[in-house]
Amino acid sequence: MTLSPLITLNDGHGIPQLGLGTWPLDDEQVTAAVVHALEAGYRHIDTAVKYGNEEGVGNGIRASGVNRSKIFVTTKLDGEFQGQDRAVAGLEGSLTRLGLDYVDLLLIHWPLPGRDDFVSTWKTFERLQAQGKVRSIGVSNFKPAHLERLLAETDVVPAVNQIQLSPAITREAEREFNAGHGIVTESYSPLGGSGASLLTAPLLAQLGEKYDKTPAQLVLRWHIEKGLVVIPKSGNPERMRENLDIFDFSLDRQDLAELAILDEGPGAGNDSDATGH
Ligand SMILES: NC(=O)C1=CN([C@@H]2O[C@H](COP(=O)(O)OP(=O)(O)OC[C@H]3O[C@@H](n4cnc5c(N)ncnc54)[C@H](OP(=O)(O)O)[C@@H]3O)[C@@H](O)[C@H]2O)C=CC1
Ligand SMILES: O=C1CO[C@H](CO)[C@@H](O)[C@@H]1O
Repeated sequence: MTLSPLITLNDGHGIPQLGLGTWPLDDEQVTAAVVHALEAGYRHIDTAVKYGNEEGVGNGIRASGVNRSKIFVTTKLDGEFQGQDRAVAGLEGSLTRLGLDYVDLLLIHWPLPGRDDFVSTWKTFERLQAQGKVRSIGVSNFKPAHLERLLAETDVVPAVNQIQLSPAITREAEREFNAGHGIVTESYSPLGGSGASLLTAPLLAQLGEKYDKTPAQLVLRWHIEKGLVVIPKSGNPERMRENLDIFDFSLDRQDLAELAILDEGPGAGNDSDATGH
């Protein structure tokens, strides 16, 4: 059985470099998906309050028979729970729905800079981490300017920043900023997201023949070679196995460079100053 390698976070914990995304699976679908994924060798599951499927994730973990301590579980606090006290209630709700006594990683889902609650939320995250209810704490959709504020006004450096990232949306400046501060970058929508055309690019079909790998496997390998954590979503057991089967090859330097033609440029992707929940 293939297992993903671990990346060490700035707090010393290990995160499996490849995990399973679970949006937009509902409770019932996600239970089946989590069982299949854990059977296939996945040990990292990504959920969020907003996905409405934390209960299903917890049920899948228990149904799998895999020991909870071997599984890395991430959830994300939604905007309605941002704020000093609301964040405590937010995590309690997630733990109850998941049926777990801690999560491995808790993220602020979106910065919502107009609300100006992310600094006080973060200070609560620091306390929740000290209490052991969450092992690692991080953020999602944070731009360098949002992180600058956390770094200046709080004590704990985020372990992770989960952002939209793929060969089409490469976020180089953001990746460099994160790395410069010891923050691991995690790619969401790593295959381009549902309905995207990234996987149909002719270059991927061409390279697929050379490596005997599918377009999705080549794209996921691109993330791995860049040192990113990656959470492709699939509800299909065969594609889940395909997405995990990327640790037996590497992309030549020249082919990695060639994949830059898929880059849609710095304006591509969502803008977290303007969107979020
Ligand atoms: N922090 C944030 O704000 C966000 C976080 N996320 C997280 O990131 C995860 C992944 O992102 P997501 O937007 O789902 O996009 P992905 O890039 O993971 O793409 C998912 C789509 O690709 C399909 N797919 C999966 N594997 C393959 C394959 N091997 N070949 C062809 N198609 C494939 C899936 O279909 P099928 O299921 O049928 O296989 C689905 O339609 C989410 O599930 C969620 O956990 C996502 C968006 C925002
Ligand atoms: O995590 C998420 C899953 O996708 C949704 C739709 O794009 C986002 O709203 C959300 O942030």
